[in-house]
Amino acid sequence: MTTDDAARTATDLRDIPEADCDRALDLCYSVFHLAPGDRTRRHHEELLRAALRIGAYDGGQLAGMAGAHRRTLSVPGGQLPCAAVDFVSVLPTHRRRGILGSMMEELWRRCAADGRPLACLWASEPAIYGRYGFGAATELCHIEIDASRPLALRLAPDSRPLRLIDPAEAPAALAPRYDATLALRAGRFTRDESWWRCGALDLDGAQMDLPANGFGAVRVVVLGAPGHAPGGYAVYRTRGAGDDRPGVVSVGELEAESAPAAAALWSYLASIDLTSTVRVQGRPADDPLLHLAADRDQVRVTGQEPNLWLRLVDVRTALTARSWAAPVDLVLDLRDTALPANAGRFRLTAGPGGATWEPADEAPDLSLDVRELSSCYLGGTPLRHLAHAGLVTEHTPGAVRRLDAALQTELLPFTGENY
Ligand SMILES: CC(=O)SCCNC(=O)CCNC(=O)[C@H](O)C(C)(C)COP(=O)(O)OP(=O)(O)OC[C@H]1O[C@@H](n2cnc3c(N)ncnc32)[C@H](O)[C@@H]1OP(=O)(O)O
Repeated sequence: MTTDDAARTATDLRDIPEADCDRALDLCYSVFHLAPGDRTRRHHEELLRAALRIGAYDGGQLAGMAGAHRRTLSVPGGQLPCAAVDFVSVLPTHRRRGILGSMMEELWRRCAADGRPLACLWASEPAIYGRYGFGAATELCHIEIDASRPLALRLAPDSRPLRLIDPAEAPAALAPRYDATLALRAGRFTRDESWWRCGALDLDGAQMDLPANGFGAVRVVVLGAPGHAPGGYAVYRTRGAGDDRPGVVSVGELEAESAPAAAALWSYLASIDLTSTVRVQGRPADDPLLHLAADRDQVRVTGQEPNLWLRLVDVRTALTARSWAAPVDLVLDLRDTALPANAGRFRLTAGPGGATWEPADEAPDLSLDVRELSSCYLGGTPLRHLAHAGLVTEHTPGAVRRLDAALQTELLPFTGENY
């Protein structure tokens, strides 16, 4: 055995028991260079206790860890259980010995045991996860509205009243509207009360612990009279103007049942006194606001980036569970070095009635890696873009176009949340 091999086998993978969750968070905070306050720590502790936890132990020392939240992801035409990978940390003294690689192998076993055909993550460094079969599957864009003047829109806003509600009541009030988006956009997570409380609404104030925040408490505005299902809502915080900075409205989430409902909410956010900028960190790249705006200089996309990275862990289950926009019948030669059960030649027969994925002997129409299939799975990454980049090989002319047409969704997938 070489010295390298010895180092690689020095750690032992096992469950992180509840009693080690404190240690695990210390490891995480040390590698991410964080010093969070008590509220954030309590929030992370709650998340970690509920997560699937893989520890890499070097003797008694916790040298590495990975967690995965047990979540459900919307996919075209349905929902699937997904392992949402988080807390990935390896001590600086143990890095580059293959610990992350071995934790990922363990993760695939846990996904199979837990019935999770998908895994996903938000990448701190995008260069790391492609090697494990993750592909960027949803994008988000940052939007900034110049609110120093009334927001000019091309249609009349919904005229129903807007009202601020107590954020503590928001999970029950907003859930039906949010849940309705799951069928419209792939890439979104179902939420229980705890995800609403800690994530979207930050009711315990954990995100307020973050340094240099300066924003006030979370506010929730809904469209529509009390006693009626909201036609839309926005979750936001405000920060007053300082000597050298404008007053800002920072929007966490906005959902609306129609374009006029969205217009009413955006107009409201852009009209809050003593603020002159509306910032949104995460909107779908096909956000109707970009078309509604009468003046695109007033509503600017200030950035666009990959959001959710997805990995098809069980390709057959994933492909046969989603809906398909057009009929397709192709043989795919799929590479998957980490999960050989997925690899090989398969015939994909899919259409509006469903899909099958069966081993095939025929010559392939397309060759690709599971990373590329994972990227395209939710309908957000056109396969033809990956083919143009030389990452998908087309053996039969037209095969890329046919698979692209079948994968397409009406709206782009969107995730937004990042926890
Ligand atoms: C979903 C999330 O939680 S994202 C957060 C990821 N965590 C962090 O960034 C925290 C700080 N960093 C760390 O804790 C560690 O360095 C980790 C987790 C990124 C990597 O752990 P290691 O045990 O060192 O990784 P390991 O030795 O298994 O390397 C796996 C492969 O990834 C590569 N790799 C590791 N880190 C990086 C990086 N930052 N950028 C590019 N490649 C990387 C290695 O070179 C190796 O490549 P190879 O298979 O071609 O040889």
